Amino acid sequence: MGRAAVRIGTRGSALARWQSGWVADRLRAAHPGLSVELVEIRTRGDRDRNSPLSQISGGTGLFTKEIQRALLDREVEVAVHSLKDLPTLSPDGLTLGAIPEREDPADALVAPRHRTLEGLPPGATVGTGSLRRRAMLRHARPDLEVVDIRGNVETRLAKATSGELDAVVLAASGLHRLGLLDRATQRLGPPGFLPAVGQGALGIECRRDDPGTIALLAPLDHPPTRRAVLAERACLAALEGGCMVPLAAWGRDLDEGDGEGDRGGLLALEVAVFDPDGRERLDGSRTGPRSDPRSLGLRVADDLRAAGADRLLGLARPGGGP
Ligand SMILES: NCc1[nH]cc(CCC(=O)O)c1CC(=O)O
Repeated sequence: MGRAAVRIGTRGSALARWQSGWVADRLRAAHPGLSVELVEIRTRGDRDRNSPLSQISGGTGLFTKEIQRALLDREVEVAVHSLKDLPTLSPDGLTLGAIPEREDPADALVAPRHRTLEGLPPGATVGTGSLRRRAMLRHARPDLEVVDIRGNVETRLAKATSGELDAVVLAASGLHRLGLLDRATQRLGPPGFLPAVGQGALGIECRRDDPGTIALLAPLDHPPTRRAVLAERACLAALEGGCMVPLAAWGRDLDEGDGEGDRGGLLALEVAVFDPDGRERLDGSRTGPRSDPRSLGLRVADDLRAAGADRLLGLARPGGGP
């Protein structure tokens, strides 16, 4: 151990800086005297601001690859990602040293005039760049016009506050971290809306061969969150989903949060897949022992496969085939 300083690689967006700053503060609190520095790294997703996210080739890992490279090249010791943006397959040599406690994983509607999804007039315009959000919106309201938008949280928020669009959908966690949750006019949560895999959670990576940093990160880990998101990620990986398919998932530790104590150590996982336009929705849901999140994810993936998930997800892939 005995590491006296760590450098944290971060993207430059306000949300990424907030998240990395939060991790830096937590590290300093856990290890008094530790020197923690943020190092900004530009990613491909930050440089190409115009293409629809779903169309930038090699789209997986758009926001994370360069930071992982900096980690492997020893420019930084720690990388902070939104877990939602982190591909399920990690490069050799890296490990998730900590997954801190998750924020509210739900989406939020920002509709300054009409407030709720039910309150939007027929044909209203709703902005999102996410295939999952598009499909869920159209499933709930086939009349809505879903507009593909990109940019950081503030840019997307402005499309609704300026009146250019009737509404936008953003992650509640992102709004909360930026002190903007008061702009949300409706929480879009289960059962109608399920989050993206990993939404609301951070993934903190370090090198596998760096036991000093692994030890520093350990106190930031929140095991119930880790179990929940591992189940979600195992299901996504089994369906070969990547981050750009209309798949939504919500894992949770059933013993967490209500103070009622032991329910036999159960983990619950609910997953929904859609066709790109949200006409069809398939649901899979199971509970399993919290000791084995991966198997829970794989079993829900098997259920969804048996129900025809591959056909739906294939429709969303470039070229429309599986
Ligand atoms: N792809 C952008 C992104 N990645 C993570 C978050 C939100 C924060 C989180 O999921 O923890 C966002 C913004 C959004 O979806 O509105």
